[in-house]
Amino acid sequence: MTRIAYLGPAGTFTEQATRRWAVERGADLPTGTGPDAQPEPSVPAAVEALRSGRADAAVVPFENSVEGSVPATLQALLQVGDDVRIVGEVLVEVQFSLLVRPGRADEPVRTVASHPHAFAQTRDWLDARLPGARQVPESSTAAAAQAVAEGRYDAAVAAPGAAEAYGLTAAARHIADREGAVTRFVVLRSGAAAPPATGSDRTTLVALIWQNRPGALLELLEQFATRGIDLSRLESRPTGEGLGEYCFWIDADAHLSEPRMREALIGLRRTCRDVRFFGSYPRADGRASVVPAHAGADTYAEALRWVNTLDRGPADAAG
Ligand SMILES: O=C(O)C(=O)Cc1ccccc1
Repeated sequence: MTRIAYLGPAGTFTEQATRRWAVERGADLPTGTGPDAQPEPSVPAAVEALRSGRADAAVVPFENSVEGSVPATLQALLQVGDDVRIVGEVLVEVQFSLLVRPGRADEPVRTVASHPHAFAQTRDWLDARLPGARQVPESSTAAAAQAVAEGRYDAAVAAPGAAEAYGLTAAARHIADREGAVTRFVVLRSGAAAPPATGSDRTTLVALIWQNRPGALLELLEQFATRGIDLSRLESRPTGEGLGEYCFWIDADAHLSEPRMREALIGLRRTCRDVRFFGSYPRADGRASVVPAHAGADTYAEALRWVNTLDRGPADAAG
């Protein structure tokens, strides 16, 4: 049985992602009776469950199409050892309801709890409809729903399904400021080799450039540009070492097994202060990677064959 740790408790969007992953990629998991989803109280706790061997995989929220990356996840990934890798991703379209205890749909709401990403995606609705309510951040939307059921807050912004899990009722549905927001979740494993290339792959990296070196960021980007690799995400985040110290999170649309990606990694390793490789894995949207003619594996192989002939004299090369 595959034990999958996820940001819980039951009823989070991460649980939806976990179940989707298990159903869609069931064949990739070791044989057994099915995934055993283990709710964890936080992202670091889910990563720790994986690291300590209590779980075989962990699913955590990574970024959202409206609010951007999930800082707790980036932080947890930076702190964990090199053996933890991203092996897959799942996209979930998130929808929010305002959940209250049964019979209280028309009562005034003084406190509303949720995950910070959920507040960010319902800000306009909350400002318009609950202007006086105090917003309390919780570790997840389902933790907020659970706290409402326990009487600690008046309302929670959570997934519609959390109502059932905690015996709550929806005072309002579809309260997101933008319909169709998508959250990307990543699946982590420990000590796993990268899944094979599919032609629709992503590689996630963190690069630390040398500070005060003019052109260092351009040099980083050139490693990808000259090798025909499209970047789908580039984000600078503080390293925590001091003001002005940043690292760059990169999603590159290529797989570690491709020569263009290997060469880009070699280039980064040569020119950056540090590089962390977080994994190559299939894209959830299945969009085919763009490979310009000059960057294909055949072109690299032909160029390598050619350069190897140059050591020999012209007569040798002819013969
Ligand atoms: O709190 C949850 O339910 C999560 O899974 C994290 C989250 C919060 C808001 C939007 C997407 C994911």
